[in-house]
Amino acid sequence: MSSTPTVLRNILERKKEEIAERSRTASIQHLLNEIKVQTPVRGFVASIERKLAQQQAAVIAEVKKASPSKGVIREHFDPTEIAKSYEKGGAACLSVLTDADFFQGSETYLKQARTASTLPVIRKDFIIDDYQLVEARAIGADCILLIVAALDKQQLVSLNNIALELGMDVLVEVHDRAELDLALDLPNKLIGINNRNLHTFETSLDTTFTLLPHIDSERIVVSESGIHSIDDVKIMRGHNVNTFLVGEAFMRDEEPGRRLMEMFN
Ligand SMILES: O=P(O)(O)OC[C@@H](O)[C@@H](O)c1c[nH]c2ccccc12
Repeated sequence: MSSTPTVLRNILERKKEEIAERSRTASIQHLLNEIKVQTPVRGFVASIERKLAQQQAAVIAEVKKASPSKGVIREHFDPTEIAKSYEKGGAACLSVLTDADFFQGSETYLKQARTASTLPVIRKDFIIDDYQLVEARAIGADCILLIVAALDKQQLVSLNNIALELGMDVLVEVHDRAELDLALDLPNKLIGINNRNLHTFETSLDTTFTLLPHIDSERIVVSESGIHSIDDVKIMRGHNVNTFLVGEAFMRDEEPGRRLMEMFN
């Protein structure tokens, strides 16, 4: 990885410090004890597959207060209310940002959202260390995100294995062909194509269309980021992409679940 500063590299530098701070406050042993009393995992991939089997779009609906490129997206931010609205609107799964410094997220939001609904939840964060995986399951996460752009091959394989051993599903996220090739070496079912470049935060739906032909039909492709309109959804479904990760478009609506229903039904 070159060393020119980009948004992603800044986030990862800070993330290392954050993990060091956290592991001084709560030991892995402490987190492992919390896992013992945590409720069982809810099948994240299974919930997506159920929607797809009914010819419906499978929507991973994101609980997102702010982002580095957009600033605060939602002023009135109540994860409990949002999670309930998403479930009512027909979401397959929830995604909760837990990064505090760049996305104003928190572990508490994940716990609140998961308690308020019956849906499986992905911990959306920049995962670079085993510690975060144990922490993810301890707070209730059913799935974790692995961003290929943030990891080398060894880290990717090792974090993936540990997450699976902890019983969680994994969404492997890519943005270009080289990252996709690394992802396809894993046996995972879920491949996320992030339409947003995490170095520059530029977004283009063409990212999905460019990478799609290189992915075998056994996989479930999740188109992530920048999906805002009914037309965006139509174009995606026209390419046989039926699984989506959407944040901002829902978060800007007073009732996020109603917006979900409008866009996807
Ligand atoms: O708000 P949007 O444009 O609908 O995007 C949601 C989600 O895809 C985005 O939050 C995201 C995708 N991958 C990430 C990795 C880290 C942080 C955030 C993300």
